[in-house]
Amino acid sequence: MAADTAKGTATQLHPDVESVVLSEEDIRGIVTRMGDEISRDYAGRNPLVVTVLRGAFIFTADLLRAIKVPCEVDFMAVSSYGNGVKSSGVVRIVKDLDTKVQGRDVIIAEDILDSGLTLSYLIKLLQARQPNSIEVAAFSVKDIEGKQPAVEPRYVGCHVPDAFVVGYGLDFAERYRNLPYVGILKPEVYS
Ligand SMILES: O=P(O)(O)OC[C@H]1O[C@H](OP(=O)(O)OP(=O)(O)O)[C@H](O)[C@@H]1O
Ligand SMILES: Nc1nc2[nH]cnc2c(=O)[nH]1
Repeated sequence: MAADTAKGTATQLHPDVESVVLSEEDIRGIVTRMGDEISRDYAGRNPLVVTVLRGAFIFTADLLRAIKVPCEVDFMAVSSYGNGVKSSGVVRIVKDLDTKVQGRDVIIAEDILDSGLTLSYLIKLLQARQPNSIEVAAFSVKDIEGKQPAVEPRYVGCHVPDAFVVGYGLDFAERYRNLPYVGILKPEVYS
């Protein structure tokens, strides 16, 4: 089965993937729109895009190319999920930023907002460094029935179902980040 049959760009589906949630074409449209929104809002402000490694590295690479105003990028690595599919409840800084945040217009680029634990933690941490502003650009937000996310991103790429998704930077046990689409794994992969 192909993950993206539009415009003849068929990608062979990984054998561990049960279904595709976002095709490559969906992703291109989402990121282009987010880049346009950010370019409009940040004209003349040179925002610092803070990438949350590792998951957001692919999204950030695409988003930066979709932002048409001057901007900078820096990287932070935090970990909340270890190697599993459930938040451990503990967010660990694995790598801090090299860039000074004070007085900057910060945009945190995240691949997925699920419990919001990672972002809430990061926003508090960066707020303490006295930026001029902090906004969040979340490529995807998980729709969880009866649950409001702890953080409201200024820029939302799309909503994904309440299932563990992989691809486009998102992993399961460090695998599948390289899938060019977002999908759901077959249940047997977890056993
Ligand atoms: O909203 P939350 O419930 O906090 O979940 C979102 C975070 O979980 C994943 O990171 P993970 O800790 O798995 O690390 P990774 O980015 O290195 O894959 C994902 O990349 C987000 O950063
Ligand atoms: N890979 C992956 N990481 C997550 N972190 C929080 N939710 C998810 C998810 O659905 N997939």
